[in-house]
Amino acid sequence: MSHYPIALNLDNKSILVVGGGTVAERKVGALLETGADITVVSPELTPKLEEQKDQDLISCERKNYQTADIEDEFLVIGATNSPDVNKQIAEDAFARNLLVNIVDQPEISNFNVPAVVREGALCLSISTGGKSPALSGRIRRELEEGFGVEYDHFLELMGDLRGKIIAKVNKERVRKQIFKDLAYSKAIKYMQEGSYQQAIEIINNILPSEIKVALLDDQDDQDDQDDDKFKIIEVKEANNEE
Ligand SMILES: C[C@@]1(CC(=O)O)C2=NC(=C\c3[nH]c(c(CCC(=O)O)c3CC(=O)O)Cc3[nH]c(c(CC(=O)O)c3CCC(=O)O)/C=C3\N/C(=C\2)[C@@H](CCC(=O)O)[C@]3(C)CC(=O)O)/[C@H]1CCC(=O)O
Ligand SMILES: NC(=O)c1ccc[n+]([C@@H]2O[C@H](COP(=O)([O-])OP(=O)(O)OC[C@H]3O[C@@H](n4cnc5c(N)ncnc54)[C@H](O)[C@@H]3O)[C@@H](O)[C@H]2O)c1
Repeated sequence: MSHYPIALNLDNKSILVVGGGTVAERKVGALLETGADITVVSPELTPKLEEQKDQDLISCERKNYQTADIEDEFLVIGATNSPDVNKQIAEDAFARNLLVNIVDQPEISNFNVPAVVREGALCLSISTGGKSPALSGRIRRELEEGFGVEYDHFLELMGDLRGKIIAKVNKERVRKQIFKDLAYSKAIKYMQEGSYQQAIEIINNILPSEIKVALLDDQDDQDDQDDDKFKIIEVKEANNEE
């Protein structure tokens, strides 16, 4: 039996983290990026969790866990240092069909948390099926070296191009080839070397003639909060110009 990896959308979902120690702090840190509504139940909190509570980033209840705390949650993390309390949390969660991660007993959890490499929209997750979290961490660090900001830039462009290519290129077989050619091209390699202009040439050679990409210059970008590197130019075909 192996686990089924998924990427959850937790925006506005109610999440309960039981325990306020170093492991709870790490889980909360990752959850804060998801837009989840996080409540921590614990008699004690680390200084960081305390600070996040003061900034209203999380809600906290300073008390020992009780079964009633779990009602109406979408996902629960049992991160106390008491195996018995953690086991009770798992039982309560299973009785309510909730997603539950117990940090000291993977065998009674219905999901584990992987190590994650994130670069913009790119998300790589690493799991060892609970056999060696330290190895997951090591592999994360190794992968991080190879996936820099150019992946973010490339993916932002691909996301912007995708709908335009689907709209312009009717034949599915041709579209599929364009998407593959872009993904397998040397564009990212040139971007890694800082040669964005060369990357553009490669991309433009693959794109249909009506769609072209150019580098965004400072004037284009003045109010732009995100760091898009490219702009897309839709070229009218010669016979449509008049
Ligand atoms: C990936 C990561 C994500 C995260 O938590 O954010 C994560 N643990 C991380 C770090 C880490 N955890 C531990 C060490 C000390 C070295 C070591 O033990 O290896 C280190 C290393 C460090 O601290 O650097 C101790 C530990 N971990 C677990 C137990 C209980 C047990 O094994 O029974 C014990 C106590 C064992 C004991 O009693 O000694 C259990 C789990 N830890 C998992 C995830 C799940 C399986 C993931 C997988 O399949 O690989 C699973 C099953 C449950 C869960 O938590 O979901 C994060 C890496 C973040 C990063 O670097 O990117
Ligand atoms: N999964 C992982 O990645 C991982 C990593 C390291 C350790 N662990 C295991 O996770 C557990 C927690 O580790 P830690 O370093 O965060 O421990 P910790 O001692 O720093 O924190 C434990 C927290 O649980 C709270 N707590 C205790 N009883 C409680 C109760 N009845 N209700 C609510 N909160 C309660 C405490 O107040 C404290 O805030 C340990 O058992 C450890 O073996 C897991």
